[in-house]
Amino acid sequence: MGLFDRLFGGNKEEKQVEEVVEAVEVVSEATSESQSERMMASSSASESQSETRSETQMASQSAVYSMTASESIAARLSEMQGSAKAEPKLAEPVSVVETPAPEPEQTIEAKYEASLKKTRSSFGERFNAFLANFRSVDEDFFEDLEETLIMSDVGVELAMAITEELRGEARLAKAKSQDALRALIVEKIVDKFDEEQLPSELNLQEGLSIFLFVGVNGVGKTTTIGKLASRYKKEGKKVLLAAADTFRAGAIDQLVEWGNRSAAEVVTKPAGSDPASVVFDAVQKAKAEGYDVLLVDTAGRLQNKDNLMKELEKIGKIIKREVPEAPHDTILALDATTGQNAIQQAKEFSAVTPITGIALTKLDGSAKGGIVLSIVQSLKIPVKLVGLGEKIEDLTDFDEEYFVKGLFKELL
Ligand SMILES: Nc1nc2c(ncn2[C@@H]2O[C@H](COP(=O)(O)OP(=O)(O)OP(=O)(O)O)[C@@H](O)[C@H]2O)c(=O)[nH]1
Repeated sequence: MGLFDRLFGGNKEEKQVEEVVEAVEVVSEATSESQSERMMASSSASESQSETRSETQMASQSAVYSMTASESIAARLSEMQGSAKAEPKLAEPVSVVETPAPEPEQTIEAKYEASLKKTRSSFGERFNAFLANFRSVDEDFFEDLEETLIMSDVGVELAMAITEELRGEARLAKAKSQDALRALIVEKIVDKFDEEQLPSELNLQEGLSIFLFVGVNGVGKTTTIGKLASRYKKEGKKVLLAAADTFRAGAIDQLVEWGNRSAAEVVTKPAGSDPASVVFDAVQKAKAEGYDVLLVDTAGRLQNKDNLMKELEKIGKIIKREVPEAPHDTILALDATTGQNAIQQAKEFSAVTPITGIALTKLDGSAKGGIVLSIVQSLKIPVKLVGLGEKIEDLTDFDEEYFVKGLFKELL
């Protein structure tokens, strides 16, 4: 079963009928309960002379919690059909003073959902605007669809591929409603995304694993290394960090700070030192002292590509000389808020050094999360890590299902 069917599958009409039946059952139970509650309330009111509240007051309060069965079913149906015409009229709620409960820890799925809120609503708004203009499935329709997809940061190549495949989709021509069209388009996007079976986990080894991190300044490279170090430390691993971004003293200090926060050791040399010599020392230490994981931070000056290429080549050679199958992953950190600019960076870095995975940072603040689709489909590079906030625990492995659900659930 494909990803779309797994997440959103099933016959929609059947599901709606089931939901209505459920609604009838729930409401009839609730109605009989609230009727008996009301009967008890009114009998106790007439029994007790000292009762200060009048029966009218009580009736209006109980109306807050009860609505008739037909009103409730109409409300459920109107929710499903997106129509507001059958809204039940409720009385003003009674104010209740509540002590705030301690915030429960968010699940990863909930974090994805919250982080993708901006992306989801910008996607939704664009799609609804596009479908509002719908007259027929003709050439204008496909042109508008392609434009909508490009504007949603899906990327030009993927937008063209999706539109092209939908041109040959017979179900599209038969679709009668905006909802049916929307579902078919989303299904196609998810299917395209699901086509690429790329490894989404870091290539962790039994012995020493060496992960090299590259990316331009400010994208969240050092933060990602710090968060990952903390994760591995919590798992009981011996973790070493190498501050090979010797271009800026601030970058070294920042990695040392993350080392302190995650209780991981850091190999440093003064700013201006040869980055490859920091890496050499770090690999030696990792091997000699039995470390499990070595995370290497590098400088990412794209404006000087030749130097960057030479620097990364030299670092790569030194790592390989000591551990031939390493680096086990070269992770490019990309800032999700920069949209298509991130795709450009991925292309430029790929030309400098082979990238085996992406760490997509700041997804929590981005309205451009659609670039994940573009990275995976157009560049064929797996997203392996996702930054969902600034806190040390806000880093997760990329989860395709949570991502797709977080992106499209309100559209279907
Ligand atoms: N909201 C949010 N902020 C993040 C995330 N990851 C990193 N940041 C923030 O992004 C800013 C830059 O992060 P750094 O880790 O310093 O970026 P860098 O790529 O190492 O930059 P240099 O050290 O200058 O090379 C910091 O303020 C981080 O707190 C994330 O997933 N979500």
